[in-house]
Amino acid sequence: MYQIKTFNAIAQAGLDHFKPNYALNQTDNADALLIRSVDLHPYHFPQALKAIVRCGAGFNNIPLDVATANGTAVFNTPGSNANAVKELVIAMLITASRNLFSAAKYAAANNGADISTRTEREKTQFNGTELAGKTLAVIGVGHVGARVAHAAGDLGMHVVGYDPYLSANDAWHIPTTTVRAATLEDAIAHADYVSVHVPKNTETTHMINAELIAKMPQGVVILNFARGGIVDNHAVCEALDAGRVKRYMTDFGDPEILDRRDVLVTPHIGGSTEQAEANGAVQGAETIMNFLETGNVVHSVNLPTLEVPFMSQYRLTIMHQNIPNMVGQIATLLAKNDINIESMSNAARDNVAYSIIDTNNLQAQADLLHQLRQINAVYRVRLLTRQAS
Ligand SMILES: NC(=O)c1ccc[n+]([C@@H]2O[C@H](COP(=O)([O-])OP(=O)(O)OC[C@H]3O[C@@H](n4cnc5c(N)ncnc54)[C@H](O)[C@@H]3O)[C@@H](O)[C@H]2O)c1
Ligand SMILES: O=C(O)[C@H](O)COP(=O)(O)O
Repeated sequence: MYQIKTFNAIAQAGLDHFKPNYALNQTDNADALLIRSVDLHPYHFPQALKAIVRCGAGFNNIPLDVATANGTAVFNTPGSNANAVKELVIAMLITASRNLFSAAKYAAANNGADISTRTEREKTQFNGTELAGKTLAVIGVGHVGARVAHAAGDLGMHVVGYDPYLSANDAWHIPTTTVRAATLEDAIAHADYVSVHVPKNTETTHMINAELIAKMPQGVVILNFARGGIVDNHAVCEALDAGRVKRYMTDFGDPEILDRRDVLVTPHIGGSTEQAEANGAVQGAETIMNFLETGNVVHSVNLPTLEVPFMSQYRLTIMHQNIPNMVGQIATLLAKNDINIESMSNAARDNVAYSIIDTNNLQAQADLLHQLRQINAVYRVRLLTRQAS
């Protein structure tokens, strides 16, 4: 029986997706965690913990170095909530351009007897602009950014994209009409709207700062539905006060931006739709079962992708540091134990590597596993037995 522990509201569709040999929330000493935005930095990683799956995109709530040192693979569910975020971003573009928030507040407060006369006299204060013909800079053109680029293009906007790390696969999903900017400065230079869709990390923290805002056109609208801290709130407030920025729309509230007429804050609801939550939870359950049962690694954020058909009777998976002679030491040890390797695959990502070794003869298992674990720089060794299909 595999033990799974969940944090946050995980959609029932995902919980129901687990096979009968998976037990949910019966122990803290779980094989895998299924989570959303819970902050795992203070979390004690039990030795038994082999995998963490973040249902959703952002994984800045997980200390990857601690997970790796514990031999824990971390995954996310790319794209599972991208459509939900796209729809919210488009809603916010329109809300900003048509002054919807202040207009609705006005209408709610305007309850006198002469309501229609006053409305017709005063409504000009809510005159807006149309999005068609305006320029949107999309910073980060991954799962969310590409969808935003498509939808904005469909609304008649000119879209400029900036993403120096775009994967070849993701590049297929960007509309051909999106203009590729070589630098962040080029992307925002003529933008009426700037929308960020990058992960939060040391490079992207405060990537929208006072210096960059000063290079944006007067009256720009900034949207941040990626993470708090990617936009420097103090810089935005100063630019709003100076009239350089017209509005700031964000999913991430902080005291300094609340209660401003020119800022609209939503409570981190970008991925909070019925469909996105179900997508993420089902994809998350699939990811856990695939990794625990086959050792194959797909959509990990701390391990290299490695997928090998599980054809032999046994499989050893070894997570280790990416340093010379690891594969050599492992193969030598297997040979010394008289084990014939049917197939051996290895892949590396930054300073972490992962090996999958398939064999049909595995005698003296306990002793062999002990010896493999004694190799310096090995994080985790697992022995899997192929299950009848
Ligand atoms: N508000 C929400 O509820 C919500 C929901 C989903 C995602 N998000 C956030 O949005 C982010 C993007 O989500 P996604 O699904 O599109 O992820 P993604 O990984 O598919 O796309 C992120 C893109 O950003 C690019 N990138 C990374 N660093 C960059 C940099 N310095 N400059 C420009 N581009 C850079 C990457 O190459 C990638 O293409 C997530 O990391 C998460 O933080 C928020
Ligand atoms: O990164 C994400 O996927 C979003 O921020 C959604 O977070 P949530 O699952 O906590 O709503």
